Amino acid sequence: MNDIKLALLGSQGAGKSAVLVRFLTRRFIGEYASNTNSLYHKRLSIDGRQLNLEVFDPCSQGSEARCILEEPVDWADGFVVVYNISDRTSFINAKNILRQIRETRMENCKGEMDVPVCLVGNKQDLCHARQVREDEGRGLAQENRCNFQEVSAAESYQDIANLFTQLIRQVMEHLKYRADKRRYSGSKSMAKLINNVFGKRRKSV
Ligand SMILES: Nc1nc2c(ncn2[C@@H]2O[C@H](COP(=O)(O)OP(=O)(O)OP(=O)(O)O)[C@@H](O)[C@H]2O)c(=O)[nH]1
Repeated sequence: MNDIKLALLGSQGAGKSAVLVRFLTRRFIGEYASNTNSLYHKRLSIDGRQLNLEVFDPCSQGSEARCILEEPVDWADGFVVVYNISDRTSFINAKNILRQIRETRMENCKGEMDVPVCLVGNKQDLCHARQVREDEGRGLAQENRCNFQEVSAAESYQDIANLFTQLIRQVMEHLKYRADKRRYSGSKSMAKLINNVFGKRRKSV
């Protein structure tokens, strides 16, 4: 059974909990407690593989709150960064969060493949009050080499299900890549060790 850990990040009121609960339960629930960190668990099957999904939904992150970000950034295998398309400030905050994920990951996992991230523009149903164009969201995602999807947690399940499924597939690939890399460098250093110990003797035989 694979364990997959995701973290949801974004401004207060962007709809993080609504997006997540929509994915987990298919339902839209209007109001959520916003002053607590929540950890959600779900067992699911993707491409015939059983998964233990854990999703961390922390208290909201302001653009200055780097310390709140560090914990999930170290813990998670993948991220969903949510902004509200009718709130430009939340988009600017999402931009900062993407930068912080990149920087923290670069410090911690030098040279590793990018961690899977999906940028989500929520509240698409409020397009009459739109402050962030769809191509701006797409452009930001391209700059950060991550997925992008506009959704409405209030109105639709399918887009949200698709984005989580795609992200989880990428996380599984990423974890496999890391495990293979570790195994390869492990066997390389084992070969080096064996060579150091027996190499000379072997040569003289
Ligand atoms: N119109 C509309 N409202 C939404 C949508 N998603 C969430 N909301 C509303 O936006 C408000 C904030 O949603 P939350 O899911 O609590 O947002 P959050 O990002 O988790 O907020 P914090 O917990 O404060 O960080 C609530 O009143 C939701 O009902 C959406 O897709 N469309």
